[in-house]
Amino acid sequence: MNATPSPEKDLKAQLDGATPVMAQYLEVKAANPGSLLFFRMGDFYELFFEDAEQAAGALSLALTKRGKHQGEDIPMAGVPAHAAEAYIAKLIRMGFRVAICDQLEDPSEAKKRGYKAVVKRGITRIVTPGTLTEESLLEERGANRLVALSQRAGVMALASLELSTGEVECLELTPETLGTHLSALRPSESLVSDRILQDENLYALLKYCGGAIQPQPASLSDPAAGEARLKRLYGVETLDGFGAFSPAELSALGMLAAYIDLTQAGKAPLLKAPRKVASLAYLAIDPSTRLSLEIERTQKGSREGSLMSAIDRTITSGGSRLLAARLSRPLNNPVEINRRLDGVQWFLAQRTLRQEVRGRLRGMSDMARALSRLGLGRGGPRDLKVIRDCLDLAKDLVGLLQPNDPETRLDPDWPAEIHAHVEALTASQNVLDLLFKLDTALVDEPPLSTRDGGFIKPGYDTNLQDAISLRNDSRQIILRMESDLQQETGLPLKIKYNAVLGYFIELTAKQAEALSDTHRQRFIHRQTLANQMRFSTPDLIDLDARIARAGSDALNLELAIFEDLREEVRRNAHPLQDMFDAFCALDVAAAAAEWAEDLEATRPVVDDSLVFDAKGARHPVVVAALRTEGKPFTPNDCCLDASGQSGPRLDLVTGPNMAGKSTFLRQNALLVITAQAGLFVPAASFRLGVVDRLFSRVGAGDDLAQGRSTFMMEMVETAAILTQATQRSFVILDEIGRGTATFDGLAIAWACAENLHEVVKARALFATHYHELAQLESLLAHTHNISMTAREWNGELIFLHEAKRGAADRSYGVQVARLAGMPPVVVARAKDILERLETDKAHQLKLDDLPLFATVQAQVAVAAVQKPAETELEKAVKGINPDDLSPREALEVIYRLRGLV
Ligand SMILES: Nc1ncnc2c1ncn2[C@@H]1O[C@H](COP(=O)(O)OP(=O)(O)OP(=O)(O)O)[C@@H](O)[C@H]1O
Repeated sequence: MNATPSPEKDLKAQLDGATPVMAQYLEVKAANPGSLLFFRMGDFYELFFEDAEQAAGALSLALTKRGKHQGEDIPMAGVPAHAAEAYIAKLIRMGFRVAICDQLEDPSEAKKRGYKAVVKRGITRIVTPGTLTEESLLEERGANRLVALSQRAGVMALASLELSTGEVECLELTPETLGTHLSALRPSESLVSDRILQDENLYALLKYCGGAIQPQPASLSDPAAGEARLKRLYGVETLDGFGAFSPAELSALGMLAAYIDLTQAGKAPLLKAPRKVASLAYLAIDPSTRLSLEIERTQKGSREGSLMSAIDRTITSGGSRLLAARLSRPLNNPVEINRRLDGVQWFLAQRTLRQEVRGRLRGMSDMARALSRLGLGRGGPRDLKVIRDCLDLAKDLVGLLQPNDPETRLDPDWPAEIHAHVEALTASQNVLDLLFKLDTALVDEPPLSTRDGGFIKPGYDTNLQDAISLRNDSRQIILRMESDLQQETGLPLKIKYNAVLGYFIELTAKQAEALSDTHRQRFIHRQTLANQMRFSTPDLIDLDARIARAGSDALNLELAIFEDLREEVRRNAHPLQDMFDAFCALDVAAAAAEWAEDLEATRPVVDDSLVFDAKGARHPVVVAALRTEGKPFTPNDCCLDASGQSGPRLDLVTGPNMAGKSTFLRQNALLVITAQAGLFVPAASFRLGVVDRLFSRVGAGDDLAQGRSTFMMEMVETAAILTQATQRSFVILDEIGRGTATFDGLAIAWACAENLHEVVKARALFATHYHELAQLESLLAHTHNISMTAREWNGELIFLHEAKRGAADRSYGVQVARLAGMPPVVVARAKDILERLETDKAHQLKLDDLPLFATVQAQVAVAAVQKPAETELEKAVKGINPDDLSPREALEVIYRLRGLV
């Protein structure tokens, strides 16, 4: 195979005998390992050696050869530069990284340095999954995040950056909570120091929800160097203005900064100040719970059928991204949740205004992404138009939302949330100046790229006006010259243009023969083709030069004006980003109100209690699915109280197969997410004492760590719930213990239910087919039996889907098997066996054998055998990696440990 000479090999040896261009290629390639190198040559991006072979395979390109290197053919594949974006998108989706090496000067410049001089080339960007900015490469309604994970002195930190919108945040966490945060951010790419990747569990987790993993050398995670890089990235002398960051956070943020520097080839993107997030500010949802509740995606990975798709009525792509972010990371502070709810309620009450706002938002483009492209020097005139249109829209919305009467501005009904958004949309004088400039400078419908000009109104600048007039006049002159020459020669010659010859006179071979001697002397021969001959004249050469100058003068002037406008946009980046956030938040509030109206959803009462009291609640996704089939959904109540005062702490849910147990469990968990995301809920009423962690063990889970059986996974997840849940948590457990022998399963289910009730004390729903568990109601103080009802009528099983107080008597499994189309002979046989089992006492579970009355003792025993919780000191010591520490950090660690004793 013609492998690219590896960077490890001596570059000098590789360069031996290489042509100048190939030497340039090899140097760039050696400096950028790990990426496919797109090497610009004229109108194409070419790939060589192994890169060519890989790209040809991945993109179905023709694999050709270009000369020889050290005696062997050089494989080559190429894509036209104008179509490169589509090919790059495909490669990124396949998991490649692409380094773009562009020509940094015009070939004519190189020629001036000598016949053999090579055009200067350099990396202008490395395209990676987490650093995309182009519309065509980004998912419109999905976020695209890059994260960095670091561990310093026993503290772990996760930093995240969204280049296309400028969001940056970081937080400290523990290895146990990493999954919760990582799965909420769903990064496209993760930068992780080599050393952390050696931890198998962390590696498995990152592989599962970290996107493309980019191992980073330990040298890049040094906090002091990270701080210096951050200062450079933000162009500040000190980070104090952003807040105080721990060494672990600086290390993670510093890794992001280094990667941005590398991939953007030194260009500084427009980033918001890094936001320090408190790890406990959000409802914690671990990856398996997230997956089983199908919040942003279904278990199969599609958006359709998820909670997000059922709720999303947003108009703009930014609004949709914000809603997804809120559903992925619901809050747990009642004050903040209620603030969001105020906004929704306000819009719900103002139907006409809401429709008007939504109508206005319909025309809005993605300003954040346009801004980010302009910031990186990648944007075009159309991105400026997006900014202009959004500024116009902001003015419009402020007028619409602001109460007309200045007095009512203090109207208490105008929620703080809406007020803050209107403030952000109200342009400062600088922003108004920018809008004025964009309005006067930019044509109404500018092209995507600056390449051909035509995006600045000629009247904006007198020099531009002059150059354009000359260019346009010259075209007239060409036409005049053509007709003069036609008359003079009596031949229907044409004056044409191409990039190589410029303007030229074209005649057919026959016409050329008919030229008079005088004309033959005046016409300068330029080219002979099969049927045509091309000439020039001194006048035409002169005119050609003038036109070319006027054209390039006009283009250069337009480019200078574009740069000026771009710079002005850059200067106003922060208010523009705030404006964009306000657009998105308004879109979400109005869309949430729209959804609330559609679904007759109500405002949840969110407080600090330990209550969960839902009346007439519905499952938003199942409702939508049934609605398409024209079927109704049966609303249900669920009342729990972890304190045991106003309701049970634990509901044991029994009922036949297909009766709606899982739906009931999930619907209540989704109520928690929806309410804490600051949205109305599909229920007649709902009171919720905020939940700190949500746990769901429903159905077969995905094996994150691989190699574990379904039952093992179930046990691992259940163990995590029992050890991590607190009294403020909300737990749903579905059919724990079903994957093993009946007695083992029942015993495990029994013990788990007891532990949940007696030790964890969280609000919990526990669905089971072990009807024996119903006995627990009489043994545990705060447990109720709930059953999903069904009736047998004329031999038919009818599901009522009603959650009623009391235990179910039977499972109707055989009837359900019949409904599922099981062969009649098997159903009949199953019925027969069931009857025998039910009458055969020997096979029946003897309840007396179970330690029904040993519940309390059992709990004491459980508590005794439970491993004592790890102390803070133990946790801190375990997290220290001595190799990571500088002497100064080691001293800080000693002080910190001393403080924990
Ligand atoms: N409240 C409801 N109103 C109307 N239809 C419902 C309701 N709840 C569930 N269903 C319908 O019943 C079907 C089965 O529900 P679900 O899967 O929750 O039952 P289950 O009791 O968990 O079954 P199994 O024990 O077999 O797992 C759902 O797909 C849905 O179409």
